[in-house]
Amino acid sequence: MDDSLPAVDPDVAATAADIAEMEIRGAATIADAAAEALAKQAERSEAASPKEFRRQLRAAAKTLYETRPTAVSLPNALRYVLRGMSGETVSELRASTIARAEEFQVDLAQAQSKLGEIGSNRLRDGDVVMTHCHSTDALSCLEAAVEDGKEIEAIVKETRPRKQGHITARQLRELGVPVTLVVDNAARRYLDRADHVLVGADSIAADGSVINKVGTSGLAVNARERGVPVMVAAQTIKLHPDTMTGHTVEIEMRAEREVVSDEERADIAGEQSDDGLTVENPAFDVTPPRYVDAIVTERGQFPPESIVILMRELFGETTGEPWAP
Ligand SMILES: O=P(O)(O)OC[C@H]1O[C@H](OP(=O)(O)O)[C@H](O)[C@@H]1O
Repeated sequence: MDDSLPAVDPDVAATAADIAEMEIRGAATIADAAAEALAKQAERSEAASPKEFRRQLRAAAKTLYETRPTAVSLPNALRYVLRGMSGETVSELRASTIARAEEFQVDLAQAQSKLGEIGSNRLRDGDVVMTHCHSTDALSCLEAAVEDGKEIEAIVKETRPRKQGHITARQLRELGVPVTLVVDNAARRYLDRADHVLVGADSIAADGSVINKVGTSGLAVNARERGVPVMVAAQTIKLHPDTMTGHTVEIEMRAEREVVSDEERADIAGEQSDDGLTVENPAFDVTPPRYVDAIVTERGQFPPESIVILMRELFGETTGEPWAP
């Protein structure tokens, strides 16, 4: 990767900023926006040569890649689109990149609805489902169950610090699902009423570990203790190919202001200097495979320990940065 990459299209820069600020969020939505941004870069390119065009697309991919580190759907999307960039002229390169990005977006939407149908088969009429954070893959399972005529109830965890459970609660109410919204600390008590825990994923590692919004692992351990099955809804774009070769998944640390305001921080510090006060805000955690009952993908449902077989089939030995040849 050379250091002197060209400037990116303003829309690509805006998409990258929105992903970093979580205006665009959720692993699948991020992947969709990244593919769209690459298509835009291709469409607007005024490159004088194929070499220059490729450099512009690499720059756009790098800008998008550097926004958030944990959801592998982002590099997987970039890699997929860049690998479809082919041709001898700028106009051929442009057309192939745009077509590939569109194909990616169509496949992504289809995969989510297929996954939803498969996941909904695990849900029975009258079931109560506990959710954590907001996942479009998890919602797809609930939507399919409702469309099948099943009466589903939801216990929705608030999901501090950003309260993304509120988005889930709103969307479930739009589907007509009765919702009980609880603070995260109440989850164990309400597991007694739940038939399933249903969460999404930002990345799935080769050993079947699930990397998802912080709080997932504690919920899964409690669910196991209470005998409530844990179902993870994750399209195959969430499979992290680098983990097949021993790489670990970076956990994003976000700003402390998401946890405490400046005022609250000053209040805690009181008369003391605040040198000794540390606020940490990891966005994700890792749930070991033994606490997960099923990973539901558009290719079927898998016990977590066998997900590596699907990962190898879909990604081969792919590793490294998305723009690597
Ligand atoms: O792809 P879908 O299922 O929509 O979301 C998957 C996961 O992405 C989200 O991360 P964030 O809100 O971007 O930090 C949540 O952790 C959610 O479970």
